[in-house]
Amino acid sequence: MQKEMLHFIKMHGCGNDYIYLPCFDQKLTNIDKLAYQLSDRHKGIGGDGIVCIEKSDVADARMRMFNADGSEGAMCGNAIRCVGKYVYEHHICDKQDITIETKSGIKKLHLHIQDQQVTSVTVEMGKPSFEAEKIPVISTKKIILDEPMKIQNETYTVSCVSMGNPHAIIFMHQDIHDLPLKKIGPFFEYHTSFPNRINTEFVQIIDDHTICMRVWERGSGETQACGTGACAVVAAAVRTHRLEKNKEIEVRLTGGRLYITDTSEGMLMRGDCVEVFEGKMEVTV
Ligand SMILES: N[C@@H](CCC[C@H](N)C(=O)O)C(=O)O
Repeated sequence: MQKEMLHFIKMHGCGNDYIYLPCFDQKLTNIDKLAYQLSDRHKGIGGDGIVCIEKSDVADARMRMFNADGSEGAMCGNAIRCVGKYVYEHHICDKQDITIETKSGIKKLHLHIQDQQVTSVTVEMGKPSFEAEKIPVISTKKIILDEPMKIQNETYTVSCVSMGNPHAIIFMHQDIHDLPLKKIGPFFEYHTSFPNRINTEFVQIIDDHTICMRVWERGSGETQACGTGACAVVAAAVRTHRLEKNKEIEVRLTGGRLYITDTSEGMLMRGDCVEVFEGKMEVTV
């Protein structure tokens, strides 16, 4: 075992906070263990997970994201905006329109810049997939939209969407702020219908351009926001005729607001990206 100094930057998008590790000059091993260790809010730096920013052969940069439990996610909507901010502000590229390689493909970003600082980013998040097999969800149905599902002792009406990662969505009439997410979130995450586990969004439609949601993330628990989750929710709401296509929807999350549009080219997401602090930490590798 060896000790090493790790350079990190703490950033968040709508309160979904990750520890960003620039991997251009530092090489990392055992990233899953590192994610678990650094994300600990008492004994580590604290965060919903870690994000490695790397060199890419096919885009301006590459990102890899790991949840707080060390599992790797294919895509992260809130993290990709912060990666865009890092890449621009650290002069890795000086364009306003950039590309980032992810495990779920190359995404296009448009950076909104004020006084040389990236304050928000619009991301082309790609098309949602409703195919149960691809999400994956074990079901006799090919598509799961407003289907009853027994989770523990309750029957929920569930819709399932992939935004490169899996989402289960529950549209509710009751106030979502009262939900005991710590208790029910894990029942969804580890339900046998979801062989790769699942991110779960509990949603209330406020009006034709505003919704409110809370999220239980696979591998991280309740987070203050989820970008892929917000896109999945709007995609499911449009598909079930709760909301209209091509209309920007304000998604109110615990930690902020995202603006999502379901277009025929795919989902568009706009939201903030904030640097909190940077530092060095000694880790055992
Ligand atoms: N917070 C993210 C999603 C992170 C990954 C997720 N927990 C998974 O395992 O799929 C977002 O903003 O999209």
